[in-house]
Formats: sequence, structure tokens, C-alpha cells
Amino acid sequence: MTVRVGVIGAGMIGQDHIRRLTDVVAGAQVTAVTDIDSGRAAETAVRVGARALPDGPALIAADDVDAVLVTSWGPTHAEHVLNAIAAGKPVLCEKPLATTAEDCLRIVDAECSYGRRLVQVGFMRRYDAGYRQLKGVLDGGTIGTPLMVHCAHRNPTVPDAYHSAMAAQDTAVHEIDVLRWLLGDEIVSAQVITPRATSRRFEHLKDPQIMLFETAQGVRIDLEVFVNCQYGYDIQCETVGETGLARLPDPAAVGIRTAGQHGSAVLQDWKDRFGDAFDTEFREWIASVEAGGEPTGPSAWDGYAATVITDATVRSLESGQQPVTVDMKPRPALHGGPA
Ligand SMILES: NC(=O)c1ccc[n+]([C@@H]2O[C@H](COP(=O)([O-])OP(=O)(O)OC[C@H]3O[C@@H](n4cnc5c(N)ncnc54)[C@H](O)[C@@H]3O)[C@@H](O)[C@H]2O)c1
Ligand SMILES: O[C@H]1[C@H](O)[C@@H](O)[C@H](O)[C@@H](O)[C@H]1O
Repeated sequence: MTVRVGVIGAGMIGQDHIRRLTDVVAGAQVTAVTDIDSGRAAETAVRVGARALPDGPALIAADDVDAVLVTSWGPTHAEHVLNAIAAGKPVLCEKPLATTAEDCLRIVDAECSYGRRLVQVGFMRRYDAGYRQLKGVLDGGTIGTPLMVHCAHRNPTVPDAYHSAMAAQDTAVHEIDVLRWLLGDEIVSAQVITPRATSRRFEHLKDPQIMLFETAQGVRIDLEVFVNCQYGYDIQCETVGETGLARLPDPAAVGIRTAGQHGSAVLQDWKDRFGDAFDTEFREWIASVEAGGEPTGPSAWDGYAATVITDATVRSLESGQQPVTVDMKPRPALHGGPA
């Protein structure tokens, strides 16, 4: 069976995922595209042999759409995801699930009322080969009980439109999701500290930022977010346990020795660093839709948790850099809570 996918939002990442569904992932076909820029939707549809539809509701209702991909702007996600649940169609929503915790909860509640999981959130790091190896080591008990995690998330530069809260909402949100998954633990408090600011930033931006998280089991996480580091796109994650240490592998790169030096190139772009992870994410999502089962990836609950934790992180940044308690609602039975 070919899974027929309708795409809402044909911008930067929407185009990349349309290419992925068309050229990379077997068993999928993009049959419908919509964008508030109707010219962009029409041009994209012609290119991939799909139909351009006027808006999200028309696309979700279409008979030739089995599953929905939401890649529009964050504030519009909740409406499209709620409509997909109402239509009983599986939906993969790029992060964030919604921009407010209240909207995330409405989605969680709608799914619970529907009675089965339909929603997957686009946290692609869970599909990265290195993170999966790291999780295998932690779950296998090789380094004993985890005690501390040291992370860094560095981008070479960011545009003027990137503001200080985005360090949590847009950037650290990837660590927030992947660390909850890696540790099988919940983040219960967040704090931000701002060191000396780099001169290579737009004036309004606090950069770098150090984020400190604590989990329910008492694991301490420190995360450096430095989005104007100049030298490359660099993701580091080192877990210290009772009997050892496990480090996320760097992407494979040719070692070069020349002119009395040795070294290797550092990637410059997150699309290169996580391109394979996105491919795996989409392969596994399409396989789950084809099998008619529930999605196996990050859930609506994970989307809710990420939004609540990023909200607490931003509150710490904006209110004196003190620790802020993460206030999460009880987990429903559909998402592993008590029956
Ligand atoms: N997983 C990741 O690492 C990752 C990376 C980049 C972006 N994203 C997320 O993907 C989403 C899109 O980001 P982008 O960089 O592609 O943005 P973009 O601005 O390039 O594209 C968004 C597109 O959605 C369209 N759009 C907006 N509202 C719409 C609506 N209601 N209906 C139909 N179309 C609508 C816009 O016209 C635009 O073409 C964001 O939520 C972003 O956070 C995730
Ligand atoms: O939207 C991007 C993307 O999510 C990247 O993975 C992250 O490194 C960037 O900081 C962020 O701005």
C-alpha cells in the first residue's frame, strides 16, 4: 500500500520533507499540498504531481489524503492537528506541537477522547544513529545509573529575527526532548544563566546561555546554547554514570593531515547533521501508518512536556535567572499514566 500524504506548509522544512517523501522514503506519495501562499502551494504541487488545495481543512478532509504532515508556522499547528484528530487521520507535526501549553493539552485531550494515538511530533533526534547508540549504552547499564549530563548545542550564526527566548523554544527544545527520552526521566526544574555575551551577535540577543535542568530522579543536566559560535554546527552530549561515561559520537568525517596539521571538517548546518535522522523518522512514521498502528515516535504528551519545560526555561531567563519549577498536569492513561 502507498501512504498518501497531504502537506500543510510548503516552506523551508516542508519542501525538504516533500522531497524526502517523494525521493527517499519508499511507500509514500505526496498527493496534496496547501500553503497560505497559494502560488507556492501550486508550484510545489505541479512539481511533485500532487493537488494544490485551498487550506488545511480542505486538505485534511480530502479522500486521497491518508495522513497529514504539518510544516506550517508554529502558532498554526494546534488548529491543523486538532482537525486531523477530528478526522481520525494520523498526523506528523513539526515541532512545536503548539506554542502554548494550553493548546498542547487540548490536543492531548482530543486524542484521549478519540481513544487512540494519532499524533507524532517532529523531534528527529530520537532517530539519529548516534543518539540511538547512546541510549543503547544507557539502557544496557554499561555506565551504571546516570548522574549528570553535559551538553552543548552550537549554531555558527543566527539571523536578526532570532530572539533570546528562541534559545529555549527553537534550539534547546531538541535537547529537552531527547534527554527526557534518553534518560527515561522527567525534567522537573529549569534555570538559565547568561555568561559574558559574545560580541558577534545582534545586540538584542542573550548569547550564549547556560541552561540547568534537574530531573525527577535527581540527574543534573547542563546545556550550553551558543548560537553564534562561528565555527560550525556542533552538538555534544556526555552522560556521566556511577561507573563510567558515555559520549554522543561526532558525525563521521575524514581525518586530514597536511602542512604539519591534522584535523577534520566541522559540519555547518543542522540539515546535514540530522538529514539521516529525518529520513529514518519519516521511514518509521510511514511504516506505522501503513501498518495501521499507533505512531511509535514522540507523542502529543512529549510535545506538551517540551512546551511546558521550554516555558519554564524562558521564565527563568526573563525573571532573574532563578530556578523555575516545571508544572505539568498528570499524565493520562493513553500516554502511560495511571489507568
Ligand atoms: N525539526 C527541526 O529541526 C525543525 C527545523 C526547522 C523548522 N522546524 C519547524 O517547522 C515549522 C516550519 O518551519 P520553516 O522553517 O519551514 O518555516 P517557513 O516559514 O519556511 O515555512 C512555513 C510555511 O508555512 C506556510 N503557512 C503558514 N501558516 C500556514 C497555514 N495556516 N496553512 C498553510 N500554510 C501555512 C507559510 O506560508 C510558509 O510557506 C516550524 O514550526 C519550525 O519550528 C523544525
Ligand atoms: O530551527 C533550528 C533547528 O531546530 C536546529 O536544529 C537548531 O540547531 C537551531 O538552533 C534552530 O534554530
